[in-house]
Amino acid sequence: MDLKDKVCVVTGAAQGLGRSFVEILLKNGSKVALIDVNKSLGNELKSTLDQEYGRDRTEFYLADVTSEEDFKGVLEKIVKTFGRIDILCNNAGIINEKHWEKTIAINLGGVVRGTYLALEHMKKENGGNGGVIVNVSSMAGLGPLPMAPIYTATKHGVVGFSRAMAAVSKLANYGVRINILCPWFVKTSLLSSMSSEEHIGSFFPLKGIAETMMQNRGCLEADVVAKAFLVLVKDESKNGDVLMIDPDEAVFVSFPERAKDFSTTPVSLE
Ligand SMILES: NC(=O)c1ccc[n+]([C@@H]2O[C@H](COP(=O)([O-])OP(=O)(O)OC[C@H]3O[C@@H](n4cnc5c(N)ncnc54)[C@H](O)[C@@H]3O)[C@@H](O)[C@H]2O)c1
Ligand SMILES: CCCCC/C=C\C=C\[C@H](O)C/C=C\C/C=C\CCCC(=O)O
Repeated sequence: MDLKDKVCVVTGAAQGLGRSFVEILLKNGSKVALIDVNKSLGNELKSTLDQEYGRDRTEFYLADVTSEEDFKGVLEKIVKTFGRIDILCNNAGIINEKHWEKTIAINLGGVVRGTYLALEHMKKENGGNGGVIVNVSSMAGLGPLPMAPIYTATKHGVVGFSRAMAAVSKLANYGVRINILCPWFVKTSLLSSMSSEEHIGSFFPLKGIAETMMQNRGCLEADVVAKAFLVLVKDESKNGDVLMIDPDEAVFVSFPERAKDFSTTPVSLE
């Protein structure tokens, strides 16, 4: 997929991984609509990007991915301004085990909402041009992060939802590929947010587990994850694919075609 002049939307774009995705898309010639709840960081980033890439290449939109009204409204504004949507990255996410309903609403609800709303603009049967959606999960979408069961649940949810939607898109000929990114720990503000007791809830004593995991295996830089993101965007053979990135390598995860084909152990029900 050639990214020149493509219209991209990134949620949680004001910092961290979202910012890296915005920058790699701009470097490849795309226009990018940045969505975030953090107004000051969003405006600050927009000014920085204006200087490097020119004012017409980006727009910042203040919106909360948990609000149907906000999200629907900004996608309509984006289509009015840029003419269409070719690429969406549902990246906005938090880790907050104490306020777990909020974590589910942003990490899973925001991904579901973004995917459904953007498909209305992107799918070919509605006059869209097709394109690609990348949903940001985590390695916690594939295995448990012990001190964060809710975060783990949301990220597993993102994997399951996105794989199912990729199958729907293929069967219904939407012309939209839907892929999933599963990074290991990345150096962003998300990691420091977990240090606050407010975010950890009753799992505070287990905080050391994540620190040990990072001491043992390291921590990714956001620009490395952005390169993996670009693979999922550009490779037109990828739909419903899960790309896992850890400090040693980036690998596509193989799932059996059917649940019945998982490696299994028979159980006697006698
Ligand atoms: N940092 C890691 O170790 C890591 C690893 C794997 C996956 N991830 C995932 O990557 C994504 C980005 O995380 P990050 O590490 O860059 O975090 P970050 O905290 O640096 O950035 C997240 C951004 O999302 C925005 N945001 C939060 N709630 C929002 C909402 N309701 N609506 C709109 N925007 C909202 C924040 O304002 C912030 O700018 C998340 O989904 C996270 O779960 C992070
Ligand atoms: C100092 C506190 C750090 C708290 C970490 C906070 C958030 C991190 C979120 C990342 O998405 C986690 C990424 C990778 C680790 C997740 C699961 C491990 C799976 C282990 C395995 O099965 O190999």
